[in-house]
Amino acid sequence: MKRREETVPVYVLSGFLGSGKTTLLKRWLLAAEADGRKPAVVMNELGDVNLDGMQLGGEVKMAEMLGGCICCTVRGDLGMEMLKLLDEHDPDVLLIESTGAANPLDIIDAITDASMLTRVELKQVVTVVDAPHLREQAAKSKGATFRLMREQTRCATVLLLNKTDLLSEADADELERTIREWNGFAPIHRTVAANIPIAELENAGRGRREQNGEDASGSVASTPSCECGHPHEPGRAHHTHEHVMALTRYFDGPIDSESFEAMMASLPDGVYRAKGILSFTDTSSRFMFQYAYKQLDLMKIAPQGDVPDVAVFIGEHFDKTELEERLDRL
Ligand SMILES: Nc1nc2c(ncn2[C@@H]2O[C@H](COP(=O)(O)OP(=O)(O)OP(=O)(O)O)[C@@H](O)[C@H]2O)c(=O)[nH]1
Repeated sequence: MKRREETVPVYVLSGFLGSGKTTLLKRWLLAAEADGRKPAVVMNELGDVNLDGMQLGGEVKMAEMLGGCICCTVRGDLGMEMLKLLDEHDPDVLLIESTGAANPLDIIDAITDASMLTRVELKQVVTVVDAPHLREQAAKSKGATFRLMREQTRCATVLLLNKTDLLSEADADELERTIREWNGFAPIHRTVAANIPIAELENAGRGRREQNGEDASGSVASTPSCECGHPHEPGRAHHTHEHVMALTRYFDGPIDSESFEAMMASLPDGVYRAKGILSFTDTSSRFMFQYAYKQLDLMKIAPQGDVPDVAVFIGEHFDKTELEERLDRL
């Protein structure tokens, strides 16, 4: 589809931990494939295993950046990983899913680096908002998680107000008004399971840019897209999520499902995201579990290849030793 000399459109999927980025990514991949475009993906996980990547299937061309956050510890690698994907796979579209702890501005910075200009063009920063979680954080209006969520919202060129199934219409209206104060221009779409026609995301803001007499193909780099006022000084950039920590735990064999569910129901407050692949003593199937903002989902899966039983816990200021002891008891 693409001529060699054309730049590859890049879309950044941002949003707090567990907000629905991978759910959206899966839809985006299906949409791209349905209209004959070859996608490539950069995935970044705080833990040491790419559990989200396993959900995408083996066909998708993917670069994995594990064990750190794309916007700090592994930031320098992002440009390199993008170039490698472009050279090896010549994709028509590049999707970057950042960790939920990332500040999108740092990622925008890497993508719009001078060395990337002839190769890629940043088209949209899509921020997926966990609506009930942001509502709770906005009510408190303080703390590192609140500030990061607000920053992710401010930097978006298009916003998904996701998980609206867990919110009343009146609460969603109120949240939308709050978000409007932070970001006055990004279209806001209310979604459940990030269900939205992908074209609406890819073309978001086009009408506005055309009205303003700007280039209708519109790249983020050429629009006044971010109000964070983040000074890109060395040493200042990553304070927003230094508090976020991840614990990766491998299991030697099956565990008791009831004890596991009881443990998940009483996780310390500081753990706001967990995911993993487990075997249980009472069934021969393996399960992927997802825990986001106090909600636990278990799905039967049959992972390809040799995938160990593993769980990753992400949060802030939680007692790692205590959690490890609880895991030992399983
Ligand atoms: N109730 C509800 N659950 C949702 C919705 N969208 C996604 N989920 C669930 O939320 C959990 C997290 O979704 P993901 O798509 O993995 O979130 P993520 O943003 O990729 O998570 P990280 O990569 O860990 O930051 C999963 O269990 C999803 O099934 C929604 O609209 N409503």
